[in-house]
Amino acid sequence: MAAIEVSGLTKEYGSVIGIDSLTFSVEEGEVFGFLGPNGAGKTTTIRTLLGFQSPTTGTATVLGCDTRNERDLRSAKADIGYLPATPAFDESVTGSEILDLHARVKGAERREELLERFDPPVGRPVREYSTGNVQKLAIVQAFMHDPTLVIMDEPTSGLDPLVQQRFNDFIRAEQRRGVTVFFSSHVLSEVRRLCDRVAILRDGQLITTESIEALLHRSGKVVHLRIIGEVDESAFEFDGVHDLEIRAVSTADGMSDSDSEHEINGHADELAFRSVQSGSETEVSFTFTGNVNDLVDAVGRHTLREFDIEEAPLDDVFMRFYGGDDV
Ligand SMILES: Nc1ncnc2c1ncn2[C@@H]1O[C@H](COP(=O)(O)OP(=O)(O)OP(=O)(O)O)[C@@H](O)[C@H]1O
Repeated sequence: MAAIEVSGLTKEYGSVIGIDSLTFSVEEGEVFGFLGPNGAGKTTTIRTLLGFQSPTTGTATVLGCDTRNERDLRSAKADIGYLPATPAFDESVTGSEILDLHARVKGAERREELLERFDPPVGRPVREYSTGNVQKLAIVQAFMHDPTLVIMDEPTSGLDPLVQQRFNDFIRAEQRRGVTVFFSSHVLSEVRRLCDRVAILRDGQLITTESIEALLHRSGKVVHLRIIGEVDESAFEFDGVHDLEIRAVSTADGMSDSDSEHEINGHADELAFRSVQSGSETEVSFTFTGNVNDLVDAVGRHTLREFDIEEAPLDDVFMRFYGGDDV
């Protein structure tokens, strides 16, 4: 049985289509990313999966229960954890009181362990919490009854990088324990670090569902090189290179070309001296989706000052592979 099964799921808000005929499934034990830009329909999907709103058409099951069947869904929720996009706790009570209430409804087997790990200031009223502390409290709440399925809407928003790292380690450990995790994000790098598979959503429609390896292969890497000497454009015209940009830089000590022009006008002698010192360099940048050995070969034929390789930003991924406009 799939942990989540969605078929033709559509939600309309009057004339606005929140999600349009989504079909996908999440297998037990999978960490599944739901990736899309603002307004893509991530929250609409999650709220429909949890029965907070009914679909206009289509069906969804979570842990085998039809989300339209209130009673079944209520019993399934004993095994489901939920982390909303903006946790709305009663601000007048303390974190401890919020967790006590949740414990009475769902249980709290893992409360102490999670408090140790994420450490929200539970003795204080929530109104005094920072955004990150609210998020930490919400994480403890989502996991403390030891759910088998956890659904999270942009779980790391508001967390600082260290806590994000702690959260990522935690999710990996949960996966090893067999927990199924479904989470939305608009950050490709976050999804990449955690997920087995990813669904990409845009304007309410599912663009693709694929393994993270396939997605990364399709989305490519952004490569920046600073090469000593001049570069022949043809050296970087091979399969998998897109948006190639080559720019000569004839400066030293971080001076830009426009700085150089200024120097030419003002201090010609000094510039000549600097040019002799520095020689010419070339900046090359492109997005790469090809065979990594071809890239290594091409780069290896040059003498490098700098070499950076990073993930393509999500909006580039949409532009290049899914025919989107900007996000
Ligand atoms: N209650 C509502 N009434 C009317 N339109 C809505 C409602 N909720 C969502 N929408 C619309 O449905 C579409 C999807 O919104 P949704 O909040 O699900 O996107 P999202 O991917 O979660 O975006 P974000 O990353 O900004 O949270 C948007 O066009 C949004 O304006």
